[in-house]
Amino acid sequence: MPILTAANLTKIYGSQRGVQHEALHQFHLAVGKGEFIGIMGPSGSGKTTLLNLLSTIDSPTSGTVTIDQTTVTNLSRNKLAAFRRKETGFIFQDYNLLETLTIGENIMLPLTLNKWKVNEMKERLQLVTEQLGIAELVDKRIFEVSGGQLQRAAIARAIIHEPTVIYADEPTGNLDSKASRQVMEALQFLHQEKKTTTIMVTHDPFAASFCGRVIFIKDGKLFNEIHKGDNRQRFFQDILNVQSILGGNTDDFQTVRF
Ligand SMILES: Nc1ncnc2c1ncn2[C@@H]1O[C@H](COP(=O)(O)OP(=O)(O)OP(=O)(O)O)[C@@H](O)[C@H]1O
Repeated sequence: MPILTAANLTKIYGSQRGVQHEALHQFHLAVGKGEFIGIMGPSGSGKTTLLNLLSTIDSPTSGTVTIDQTTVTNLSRNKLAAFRRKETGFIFQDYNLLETLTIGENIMLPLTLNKWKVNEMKERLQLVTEQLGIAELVDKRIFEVSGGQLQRAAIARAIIHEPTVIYADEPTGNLDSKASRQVMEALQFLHQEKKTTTIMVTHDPFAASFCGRVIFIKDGKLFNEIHKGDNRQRFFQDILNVQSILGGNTDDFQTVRF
């Protein structure tokens, strides 16, 4: 049974009186528990719109999103906020870490918001930072560490409360190739060892090659989907092939880094 189901998702931006734009058209998606799924497509195809709807950040014009048997599109504002705090984790391109806090305090934020006890927070902090190879950074400020380390801290923050689903929007968008690899290996580790369910939007075929399945969107509709199998390099080539059929901005095609 899927952990997340999107049914008939349509998103129309714009006011009743102004110009309207249909960014997503009757979209269906079922994500299995523990799946690591990538969302790709040309600029403006509706990737972030889809991620925002799947993650409860935004609500659809019509259609439903169900996460672990809760139809989130039916929840009141307060219940939705509580659901989001407990059941979702987010990783953004620009990390979204707070400058006034240490790395450790940033990572513990979801536990603070969920009112955990201090000693339990510290135990969990140690566990996740060790898993992600950033345990020695917890007392540092965010301007003292590298982009790759910041993104691994953001991943730690996303997983520390063991949410049902993690959503990542271009997590390697600001990183060089070495840091991108480390971040994707961290996400892969969580997927393989912790069975974390992750949904990631990316332009980067290298990042996408770490996923188990990649769906491609064009003009707000599903264009294609491909599965990894047991060879990441072949999957990377498959991703490039679909991208070349799909078209889009040349910016969307990045250098091969194998
Ligand atoms: N808040 C909004 N109001 C109006 N139109 C919007 C809004 N957000 C997105 N759009 C439009 O909806 C379409 C899909 O946008 P979306 O950001 O989902 O695409 P994307 O595939 O994530 O693009 P990119 O790869 O460039 O980030 C685009 O045409 C965009 O201009």
